Amino acid sequence: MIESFLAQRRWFGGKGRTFSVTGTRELGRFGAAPEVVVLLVEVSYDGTGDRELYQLPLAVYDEPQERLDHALVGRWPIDAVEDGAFAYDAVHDRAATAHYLQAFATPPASGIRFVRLPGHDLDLTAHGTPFSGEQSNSSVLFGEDSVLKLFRKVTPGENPDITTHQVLTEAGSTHVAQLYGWVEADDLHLGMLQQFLRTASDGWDIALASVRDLFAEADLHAEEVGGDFASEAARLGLALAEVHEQLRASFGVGTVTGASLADAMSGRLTAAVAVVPELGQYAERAAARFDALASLESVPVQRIHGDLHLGQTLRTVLGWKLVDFEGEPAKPLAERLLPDSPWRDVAGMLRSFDYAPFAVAEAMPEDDPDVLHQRSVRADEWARRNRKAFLASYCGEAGLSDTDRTLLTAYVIDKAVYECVYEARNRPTWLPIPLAGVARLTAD
Ligand SMILES: Nc1ncnc2c1ncn2[C@@H]1O[C@H](COP(=O)(O)OP(=O)(O)O)[C@@H](O)[C@H]1O
Ligand SMILES: O=P(O)(O)O[C@H]1O[C@H](CO)[C@@H](O[C@H]2O[C@H](CO)[C@@H](O)[C@H](O)[C@H]2O)[C@H](O)[C@H]1O
Repeated sequence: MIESFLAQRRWFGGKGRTFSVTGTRELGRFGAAPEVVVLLVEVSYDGTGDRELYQLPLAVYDEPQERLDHALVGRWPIDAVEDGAFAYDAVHDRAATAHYLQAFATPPASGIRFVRLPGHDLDLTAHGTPFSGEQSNSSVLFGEDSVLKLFRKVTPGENPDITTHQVLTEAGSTHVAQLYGWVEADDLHLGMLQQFLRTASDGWDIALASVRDLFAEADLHAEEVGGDFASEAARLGLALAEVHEQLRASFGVGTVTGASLADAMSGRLTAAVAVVPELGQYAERAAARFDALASLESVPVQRIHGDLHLGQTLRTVLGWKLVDFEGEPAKPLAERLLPDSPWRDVAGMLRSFDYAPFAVAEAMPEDDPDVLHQRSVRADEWARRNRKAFLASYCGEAGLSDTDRTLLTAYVIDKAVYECVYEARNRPTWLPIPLAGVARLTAD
């Protein structure tokens, strides 16, 4: 029963693999009519020994609720066959999400703890609406006041999305949505409540619109077109520099050897070649870039975003905000919590500027070789211009030292290699984007 429900959810990471539910545990319950029951579900992947934990908040009703048919998980208790109550995914039920909001104001006596930070009067009258965009977790918007993100795949221990937002909120950062509180049970972080950014537009969407404007004006250069993105790219660079500075001040700085970073990158490259054999032709030249990194004795590391790209940035009337500090979802939590070089985040953004023109071109099929040539020149120009604006602004007056350049080059290659595997598995028609990136980055 739960298996078929999971298999159809966008947020379930085990789609396409053979799995079964090997355990369920009730973490706590609160509210009435419906009662919200928070279930922890253990998923095991056949023949691999891999196991994952998923959070399933349920709205439990005595009678079937037709309006929630699409969110039916099954009968409750879960092993009741015919005479049990009815359990629905709580995220989709306005009455259940109202219990969540109320619980932040009046914490219930329950295994589920609701922690609230001072400084914001919650609008307790706001209705909960499930977020309809693409995401790996499940968010509920409470009017124009707050957003509750419930984590789906959970791991015991600290969730960096909460702890990083907490530190940045307390430091007064203007580049994140303020953290209002979080939900936890045992040693699990289950969700977080944040400021709703009412005037936000997705950075990826704005970048695509800018490229479309450029392609529509074949004779003009990027800087001559109305939708030029370079000043936004520069503001993003400054925002990231400020966030990194605040994270350094709050979490501190450590050091690691360049050799340890280079080893990890080489290992990831070897694993990636096994998935994307076309990468093999660039392996030797990529290794030379990693060797340069290995020669650095000491590399500063700190808390970073960990998975930064244009889709993790929001432009509001008050400037750029960064969202989703959870790190790369595929990495184990322990790895995501390790301090890393801030150049990883810079590299993620630089790669995103390469992606945008290709994504637009892919959505505008064209046979005329002249138009195609013109577009490819413009695409290159757009990416180059925005990479340059972002980087110049991130580095500020200090500019880019030789050591910075060595680090950045290695991190950008590492990210493009990661993207090759990501695209091969998720969007094979987009594989040429990161492959072209690896080719360019490793060219002499
Ligand atoms: N505080 C916020 N206010 C408004 N929209 C937000 C906020 N935080 C995130 N979003 C939107 O929700 C999307 C998903 O959020 P994100 O934190 O990336 O979720 P996930 O971890 O599930 O991928 C973002 O791409 C952004 O468009
Ligand atoms: O946002 P997620 O944490 O789920 O990140 C994963 O998916 C991203 C795609 O949605 C992927 O990003 C890649 O594609 C983006 C365009 O869709 C592009 O802007 C990024 O630069 C590129 O890396 C990300 O790598 C992956 O981890």
